[in-house]
Amino acid sequence: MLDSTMASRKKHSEPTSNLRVAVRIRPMNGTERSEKCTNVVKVDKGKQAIELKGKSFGPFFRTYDPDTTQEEIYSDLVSSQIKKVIAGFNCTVFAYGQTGTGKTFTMEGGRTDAKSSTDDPTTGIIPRAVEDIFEQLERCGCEEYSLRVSYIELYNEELFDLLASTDNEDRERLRIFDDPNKKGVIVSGVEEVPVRNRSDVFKLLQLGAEKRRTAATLMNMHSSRSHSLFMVNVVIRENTTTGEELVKQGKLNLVDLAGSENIGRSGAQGNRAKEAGSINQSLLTLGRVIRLLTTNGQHIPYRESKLTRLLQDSLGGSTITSLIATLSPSSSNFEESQSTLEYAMRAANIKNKPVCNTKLSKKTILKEYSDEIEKLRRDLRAAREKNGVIISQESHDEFQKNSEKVQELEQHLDNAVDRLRIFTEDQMHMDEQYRQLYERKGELEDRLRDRIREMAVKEKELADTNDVLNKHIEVIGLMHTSALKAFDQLTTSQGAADEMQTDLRAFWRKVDEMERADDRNKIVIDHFSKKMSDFIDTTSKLTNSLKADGDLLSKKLSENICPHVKSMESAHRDIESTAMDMETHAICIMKKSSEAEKKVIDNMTAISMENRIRLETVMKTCDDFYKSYSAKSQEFTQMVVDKLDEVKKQVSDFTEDMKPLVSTLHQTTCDSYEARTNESKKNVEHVRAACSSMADSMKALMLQVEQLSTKVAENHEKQVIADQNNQETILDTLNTAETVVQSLEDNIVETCDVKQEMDDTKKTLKQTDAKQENHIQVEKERAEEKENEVKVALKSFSDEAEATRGEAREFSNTLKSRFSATSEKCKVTGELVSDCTKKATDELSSLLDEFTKSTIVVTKESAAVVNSVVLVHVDPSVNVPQRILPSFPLVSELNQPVEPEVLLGFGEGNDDFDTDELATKKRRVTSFVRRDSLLETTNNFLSPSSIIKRREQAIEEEEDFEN
Ligand SMILES: Nc1ncnc2c1ncn2[C@@H]1O[C@H](COP(=O)(O)OP(=O)(O)OP(=O)(O)O)[C@@H](O)[C@H]1O
Repeated sequence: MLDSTMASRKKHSEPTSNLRVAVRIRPMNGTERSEKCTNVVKVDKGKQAIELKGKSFGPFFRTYDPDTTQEEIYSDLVSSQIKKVIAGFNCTVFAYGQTGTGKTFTMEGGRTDAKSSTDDPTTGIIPRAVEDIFEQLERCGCEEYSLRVSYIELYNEELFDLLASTDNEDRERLRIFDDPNKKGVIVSGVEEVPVRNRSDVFKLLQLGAEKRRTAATLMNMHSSRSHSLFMVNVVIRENTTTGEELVKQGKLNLVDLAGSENIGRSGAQGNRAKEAGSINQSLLTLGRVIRLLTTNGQHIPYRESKLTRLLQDSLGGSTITSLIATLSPSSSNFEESQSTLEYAMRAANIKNKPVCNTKLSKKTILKEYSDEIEKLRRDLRAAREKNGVIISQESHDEFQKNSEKVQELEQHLDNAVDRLRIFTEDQMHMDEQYRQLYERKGELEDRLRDRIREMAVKEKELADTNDVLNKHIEVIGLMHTSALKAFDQLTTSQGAADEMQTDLRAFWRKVDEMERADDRNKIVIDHFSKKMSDFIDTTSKLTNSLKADGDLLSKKLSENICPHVKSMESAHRDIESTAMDMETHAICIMKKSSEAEKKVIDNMTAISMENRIRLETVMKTCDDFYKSYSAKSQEFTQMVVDKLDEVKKQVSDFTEDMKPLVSTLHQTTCDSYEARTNESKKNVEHVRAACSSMADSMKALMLQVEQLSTKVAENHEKQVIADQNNQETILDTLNTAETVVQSLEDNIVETCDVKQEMDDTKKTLKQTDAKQENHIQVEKERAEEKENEVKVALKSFSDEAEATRGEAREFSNTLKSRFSATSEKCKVTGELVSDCTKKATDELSSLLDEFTKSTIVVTKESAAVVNSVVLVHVDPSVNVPQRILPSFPLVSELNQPVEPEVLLGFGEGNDDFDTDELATKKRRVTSFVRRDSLLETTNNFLSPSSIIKRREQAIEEEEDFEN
């Protein structure tokens, strides 16, 4: 809904004002430059006018040249309107101009993905305005508010919702109604999307921009083919002191019109041409409305196009409206630019009467909504009932009309319900904001209480500091007063000093005069000196006698002092002798200790030498023994090796000898055995054959068998004997072998004997080792003994050293006592000397008295002589003014500087204060003031060297104070 329900309740109006028309010229684009077009538009900033080929248009509210940035336009033209929206006004900003002159660029911005104006300087008015609304709401402390945005486009005289969730093709056409009760129009069914932050809005803006119909034409690559309207509805809730909740509503309409276009030049055909026709038609109606508004036309044809219906309240209504007319600077667009400027001039004459929407209580609004809904329901019921009645044929037209009315009422009702829903949602959102605020308020109150407590403590501290500061100020005031007084005194002193200086100069002149008088007097004095020389003679005589007396006295004194001096000398000698003794003793001790040391070293060296020799002997013996032992063992080993070689050789020879013998023996044995076996076999075969033949002739041949068996037995016996012989031979051979083995065994036994010998040698060696060990052990024991001896010697040496030290200590004690006795003597002598000196002084003083008396006598006499001398006298006071010197304040009378402890902020009764330090500081301050004032006053009368001397003295004094 463009014109809100609030419009009817407008109360606070502003004075009538003209539409704020601004003209913006875009830079030349690439095509224009390539076509070598010239720039025909000039901005006259002074007159806020535009010159087109020399013809001036204007003045306008603002004029912007091609260099003007988006930011400048926004802050100059739109920012102030955001304040008005938040205050409860409805505001409209719309861009009008030829196609491709920068309307979309001005309203939406460059085609980038930037999310905020800080990221991208080409960001247009719409995103900047939304950002600004949020910022200004936060800045003015609005905590309970609701923002809703709608985005619609008017394409070919049809309205579409750019934020609807449906696709481009299926998008539902929106309907516009005149609000039955109030002025303005209602766009039915448009989405009013709640936005809670900036990013929500940017997303919606992007969504809408994507859905908006654009196409490439010869004039613009992304030409908008529809008018677009971005609406931001701001609802703010305020709580009155009585606890009532008031709701205030403001609305911002941001309109980007499609560009007027010359169809021929833009190259639009088909759909594009239809679009261009529709665009131009709506822009013509807009132009007519504008013209009639400025010529006080009776009937304003708002209803002739949807665009003018939508902009009705912005043109000649209660909205604060700004129009930005965009121009191309190029000569090729001269006619279009002229037409735009004329259009803008006319629009600048439209008068609006801005009215602020009334703040209404939540209750009132709810009641209004429910009343409206109730009324609409009633109307709808009545209309439906009418439809339900059976009507005549004649009343058919009326029935048709009624049906349309029912439909319209239904739409109205839906709309009212929708608005109520939106209102309730807004209220809920604000309730939530309120709850968060309430919680935050609680937190803040707690923090505030803490802060108040802290503040109280801080205030107390501040008061204390203030007191201290006041005291300081008081002290500084006192100091200032006393400094002023001191300054006055110093000025007075300075005046007096100046006068004195004048006097001094006169005095010096007088001194010159006196010098001259002196010269004259000199002559007189010469005479006088002659006379005086006589007196001097007298005086010298007197002095001589005095000198003689003095000599006598000094002689006496020296006589008196002499014995004491002698005694002192003897004491001195004593000390010297003691010192000598000490030295001798020390030398003696040194000698003794060095002797003892030497002795010990010698002892140690002797012992170690002896030990070394012994050990060397032992080592040598061992070495010899081991050498002989190794030679013997080598020899023995060699012998064993030789023996073994021999045995090996014998064994191998024997083996070699035995080999053929054994093999022969073996062969023979084997052969005889074989032969025997063969023979036995043969015999057995024979026997078998005989037995078999005998079996046939058993009995007959029994004898023969017996003979044969006897023969066989005999043969067998012979054979056995032969076998036995053979065996005996073998046995002999074996015996021989045995003998050889025996001899071998003997050899081995012999070898074993060698082994035995070796074992014996080992044993001997072991024994020798044991002996050696014993020997070493003995040597060790002896070395230990020697060591003990050395230890004993060392002990005796240390005892001796201890004794020597004791002696030295004793000696030093004796010396100490001798020293103290001598010093006592010296003291006594000193006292005696001082007595003598005193006596001598007394005598001398009496002598001096005498001398003085005689001098007085002589002086008197000389005075008498002097009196006889008449000198020229010059009165120094003549010509020197007899001035009464002003009385300079004494140091004690001088203005005392403020007490340092007061200055430092330490009052009475402050126990922490260090009184010594205070006194020092006080003294220092006082002394500085006094010294400086006195020095300044008296320096005028002193010579530079005296001034320096006095300064040095003062510095010393100061240092003394500090110490
Ligand atoms: N002030 C400017 N500075 C730089 N470029 C600009 C400016 N104004 C317009 N342009 C550029 O000119 C081209 C056309 O601008 P734009 O699309 O905003 O024109 P339009 O008036 O909206 O056109 P249409 O009516 O066809 O939609 C764009 O590429 C845009 O970036």
